[in-house]
Amino acid sequence: PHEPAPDLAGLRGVLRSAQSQGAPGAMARIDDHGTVLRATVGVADRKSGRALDPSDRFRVGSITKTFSAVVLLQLADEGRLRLDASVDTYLPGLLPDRRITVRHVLSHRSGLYDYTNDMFARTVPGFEAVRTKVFTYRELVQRSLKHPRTTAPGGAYAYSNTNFVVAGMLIEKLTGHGVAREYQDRIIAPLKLTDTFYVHPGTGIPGRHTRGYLTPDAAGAALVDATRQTVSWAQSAGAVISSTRDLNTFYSALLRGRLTSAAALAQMRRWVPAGTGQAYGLGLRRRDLSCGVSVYGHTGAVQGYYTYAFTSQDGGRTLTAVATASNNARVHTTMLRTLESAFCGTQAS
Ligand SMILES: CC1(C)S[C@@H]2[C@H](NC(=O)CCCC[C@H](NC(=O)C[NH3+])C(=O)[O-])C(=O)N2[C@H]1C(=O)[O-]
Repeated sequence: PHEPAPDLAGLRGVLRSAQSQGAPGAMARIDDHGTVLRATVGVADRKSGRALDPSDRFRVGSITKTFSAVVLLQLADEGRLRLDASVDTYLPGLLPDRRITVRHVLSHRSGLYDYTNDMFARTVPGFEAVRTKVFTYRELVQRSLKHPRTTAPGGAYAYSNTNFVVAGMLIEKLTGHGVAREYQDRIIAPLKLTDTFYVHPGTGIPGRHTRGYLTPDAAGAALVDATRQTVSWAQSAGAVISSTRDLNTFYSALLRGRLTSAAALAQMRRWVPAGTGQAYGLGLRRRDLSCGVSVYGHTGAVQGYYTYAFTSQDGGRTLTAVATASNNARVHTTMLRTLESAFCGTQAS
């Protein structure tokens, strides 16, 4: 179906709802066949009261998973990786089951337990315990392997950060470089993503950025400024910093076939069910909207920041929407409605 025009007024309304539900700030940018639409509400910094600016940088959380998947699919294009090979082929002895393949890892069907379930069971204490910590990939995988697998290899979709820690280990092993170098050389530089960085183990966000606020579990407790953290608990699963402009460029380029071969992109778009109106490919989410349009991208939830970044099938229209609060289910659900405004031109009921 032809995509209806974006509903900018409706988009602003969604951002205002997120603000009323506890997000200090919220913003969105739509790139629509060369036309740029922007909307922001609230502040970037609760102390200074500085208004949020759509060019402010922020932590993208699990949108990082698409960066890691793109690097690995490029390595597959180069004949240096086989998606259906056992992870054991490349990382002998790391995982306890040789049946787990690279494809299983990139589609959250490995059964590897998500170590963040324990790490962040208590939101603020869990965050404070790791916010300046530096982990090795292996330490994170070991935390996961203390638990039984959640499914047999190749079973049902079960989201797990552990999978994209393994993805980071694969990138390092196959290239001899850290993910920072591979993201830079293969994605950031070619697409000129000048607001995009992989900072680890530093805790700062380069240049002008919005602060992010973690909502404590206890109702009514004061927000925690979560801006400064190593994100070492996530790394290749969640440590990229970017902007609405750069994420729109990234997902549009990906779906336009500018980052991988057509065959590799087709592999990324082999979907497994991942909840209502959702499917997961390889480091890529598909969401099916009320107007019959499907959009492709990823979501992110890192302390202080919720992000939705999705593009249309042909990469012609792209939206990145961010709220500067996390651990707030109402804000998370409300921000999903920016997709309806951007791609269906309506306000989902
Ligand atoms: C599947 C998700 C939503 S969760 C996953 C990943 N983020 C994490 O695993 C961190 C979860 C803890 C974050 C914290 N929550 C708690 O501590 C709760 N006790 C908060 O809200 O700031 C990411 O990003 N993904 C999102 C994704 O892929 O969309």
